[in-house]
Amino acid sequence: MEALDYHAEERRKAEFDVEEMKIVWAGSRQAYEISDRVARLVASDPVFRKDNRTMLSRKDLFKDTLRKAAHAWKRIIELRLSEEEASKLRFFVDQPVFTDLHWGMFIPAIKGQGNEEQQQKWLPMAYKMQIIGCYAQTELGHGSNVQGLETTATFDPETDEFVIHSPTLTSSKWWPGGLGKVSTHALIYARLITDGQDHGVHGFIVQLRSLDDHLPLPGITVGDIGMKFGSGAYNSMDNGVLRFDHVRILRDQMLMGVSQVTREGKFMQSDVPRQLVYGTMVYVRQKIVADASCALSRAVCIATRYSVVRRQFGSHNGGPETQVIDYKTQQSRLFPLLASAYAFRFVGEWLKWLYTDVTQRLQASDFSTLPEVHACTAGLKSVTTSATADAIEECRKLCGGHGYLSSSGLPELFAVYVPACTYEGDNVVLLLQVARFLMKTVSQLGSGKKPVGTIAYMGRSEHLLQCRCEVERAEDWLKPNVILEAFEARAARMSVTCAKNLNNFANQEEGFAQLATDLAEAAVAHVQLIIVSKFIEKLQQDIPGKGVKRQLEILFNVYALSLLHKHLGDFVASGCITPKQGALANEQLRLLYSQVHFDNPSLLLYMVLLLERLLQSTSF
Ligand SMILES: CCCCCCCC/C=C\CCCCCCCCCCC/C=C/C(=O)SCCNC(=O)CCNC(=O)[C@H](O)C(C)(C)COP(=O)(O)OP(=O)(O)OC[C@H]1O[C@@H](n2cnc3c(N)ncnc32)[C@H](O)[C@@H]1OP(=O)(O)O
Ligand SMILES: Cc1cc2nc3c(=O)[nH]c(=O)nc-3n(C[C@H](O)[C@H](O)[C@H](O)COP(=O)(O)OP(=O)(O)OC[C@H]3O[C@@H](n4cnc5c(N)ncnc54)[C@H](O)[C@@H]3O)c2cc1C
Repeated sequence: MEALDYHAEERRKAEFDVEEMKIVWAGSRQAYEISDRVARLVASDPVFRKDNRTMLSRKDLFKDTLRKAAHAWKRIIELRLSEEEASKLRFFVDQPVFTDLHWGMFIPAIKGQGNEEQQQKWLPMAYKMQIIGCYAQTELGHGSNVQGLETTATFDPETDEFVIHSPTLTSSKWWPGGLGKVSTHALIYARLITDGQDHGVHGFIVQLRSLDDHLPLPGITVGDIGMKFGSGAYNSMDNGVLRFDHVRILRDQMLMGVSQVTREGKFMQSDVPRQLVYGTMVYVRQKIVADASCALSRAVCIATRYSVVRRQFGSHNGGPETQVIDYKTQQSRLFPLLASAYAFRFVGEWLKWLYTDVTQRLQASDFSTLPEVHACTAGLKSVTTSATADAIEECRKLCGGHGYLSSSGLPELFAVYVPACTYEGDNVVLLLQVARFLMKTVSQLGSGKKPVGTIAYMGRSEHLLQCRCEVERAEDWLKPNVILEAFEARAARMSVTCAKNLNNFANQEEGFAQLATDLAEAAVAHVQLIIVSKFIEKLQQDIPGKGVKRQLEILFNVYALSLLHKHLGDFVASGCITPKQGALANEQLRLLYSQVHFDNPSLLLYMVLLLERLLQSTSF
C-alpha cells in the first residue's frame, strides 16, 4: 500500500464529527473559517513559499523575509484584513519577522504604558508602518534581571530633554528582534535619573535611523548580532545590538502612563502599580502560551503521519510488517503529546480571557488580579514552552532517522521554537516568580484573606493536606474529580512543604535561594493543575458533534494520567496517593492508549488531520 492509502484507510474509520472537532480546535466557527480561508490564501501564493528556506544564505533568507513582510502588508491592505485575519496570515507565513516585534511589542507597549497624547502621536504612524519599532530591553549584561539594566536616561531641565547613554560595554542593548537592520524606532528601557536620583527602569521611545536614508542617527551605533542556532529558523530575524552616545530625546518620549517627569524635572509616580512597566511582557507571554499548541500540533502531525506509514518488524508469512504506531512504546511517547496539544489549546483560550479581564479591570483602576495574572502568564509560558520544545525533539526521534532530515520539517521547527524557553523570560526564572506568588499565598492562609481564582484550592488546604485518594480500580482514574483532587493535593502539599522549609531559614531570601529547585517544582505542580482544571472546564461546556466530546475525554485522561505517571514521585511523596494507586493509573493509561488506537483507530489521525493545514513544511 502507498503512504496515502494508509492515511486514507485510517481516516475512513472516523467515528466522530470531524467538522465539529475543527471548530473546537479553532475556538469558534468564525475562527475556524478565518483560519481556513487565510491558510488557503497563504498556501496558494508563491511569494510565501518556504520549501527552500533551510538552503538560503543568511543574506538571501533575510531578503526573502523582507519580501514576504512587504507582500503580506500589501495583501492585508488590499484585502482589508481584520486584525484577527492579519495575525492569522502572519501565523501561516510562519517565519520570524521584524513585524512581530513592531506589532507584538512596540505597539502594545505604547498602548499599555503611554498616556493619551503619546498614543495619539505615535500609534497612527506605527499602525501605518510609517515608522517601524522594536522592543529594546535586554542588554549584554542583563536579561532576566530587569532592575539591573544600565542604560541611563538623564533628564536635562535646561533643554527639557532626556540624554540616553550606554555607560558601559555591558549596557549595550543586545538581542532585540527587528533592531539589527530594519527598525526606525525602538522602545528602550533605561534607568530614569532626575536631579541625580535614580528612579529605576522606565520605557522611552527613541528614533534610531533616518526616515530619509535609513542611516543611524548621530550618537547611535546599531548592528546585527549574527547567526543563531539552526539553518533558516530564527535567522530570518535581525536581532541586534545598540549603543547610545549621549543621544537627546524630547521629555515627552518617556512613556508617561505609569510615571511622569514634569517640565521642572520632578518625578511623579501615578496611582498605578509600578509593575505595569512590565505589562508588555505579560501580554506577549499570554500570546506565547496560545501559540504553543500550534507548534506542538505541527510536530505531532508529522510524527503521527510517519508512525502510520512506517513499518518495522513483525511480518508473518510474508505479510506486511507492523506499523510503528502499533508499538506500545511509540504510543506512550506520542499520544501524551497529542493530548498536550489540546490541553495547551484550551488553557491558551482561557488565558486570553484572563488577560482581557485584567485589561478591563486595569482600565477601571482595579489592580487586584494583577499578581495572579502575572503568575499565570509566567507559569504557563514556562511550562507550555518547555513541554513543547521537548515534544518537538521527541517527535524527531519518533520519526527515526528521517526526523533528522530538514525535509521532515522537524529540525527547523525545533530551532525556531526552542528560544521560546528563553525569550520573554527564562523559563526557570519565571517559575521562581510563580513560586514567590505561591509562598505569599500560603503565608496569608491564616489571615482570613480567601484565595480566589487559580489559587482558590489553597483555601481548602486543610482538607487537601490530609485527604487520601479513593481509587481502588484502574477505571476509577477516569473520574475528573478524582484526578483534580490528586493534582490539587500534590500542588498544595508541595507549596506548603516549601513554605515550612523556608521558615527554617533566618533570612527568607537565603531560604528562597537554597530551596529554589523545590520551589520551581512546586510551581510546575501548580501550573499543571491549572492546565488540568481548564481542560475539565472545557469538557463541562456544551460540545456539539457526534463523538467529539468522547474523544476529548479520552485525550483529557491521557494528558492527566501521563503527567501523573511522569511525576509519580511527587504524587506519592505528598502522601495523597499510594504506589499501588500510581500503578493503577498507569494501567488505565495503557488501556487508554489501546482505546485511542484500537477502539477508535481513526481518532488520532482525524485529530491530526485537522491540523494538517497548519503544516506547511514538507512531510511524508
Ligand atoms: C509576515 C508579515 C505580517 C505583517 C503584519 C501582520 C500583523 C501581525 C499582527 C500581530 C503579530 C503579533 C505577533 C506577536 C508575537 C510576539 C512574538 C514575540 C517574539 C519574542 C521576542 C522576545 C522578546 C523579549 O524577550 S523581550 C525581553 C523579555 N525579558 C524578560 O522577560 C525579562 C524577565 N525578567 C522579568 O520579567 C523580571 O525582571 C523578573 C520578574 C524576573 C524579576 O522581578 P523581580 O526581581 O522580582 O523584580 P521586581 O521588578 O522588583 O518585581 C517585584 C514584584 O513585581 C512582581 N512582578 C514582576 N513582574 C511582573 C509583571 N510582569 N507583572 C506584574 N507583576 C510583576 C513580582 O512578582 C514582585 O511582586 P511582589 O508582590 O512584590 O512579590
Ligand atoms: C531569539 C531571542 C529573541 C529575543 N528577543 C528580544 C527582544 O526582542 N527584546 C529584548 O529586549 N530581548 C530579547 N531577547 C532576550 C531575552 O529576553 C533574554 O535572553 C531572556 O530574558 C533571558 O535573559 P538572559 O539572556 O540574560 O539569561 P540569563 O538570565 O543570563 O540566564 C542564564 C541562566 O541563568 C539562570 N538564571 C538567571 N537568573 C536566575 C535566578 N534568579 N535564579 C535561578 N537561575 C537563574 C537561567 O535559568 C539560565 O539558566 C531575545 C532572546 C532570544 C534568545
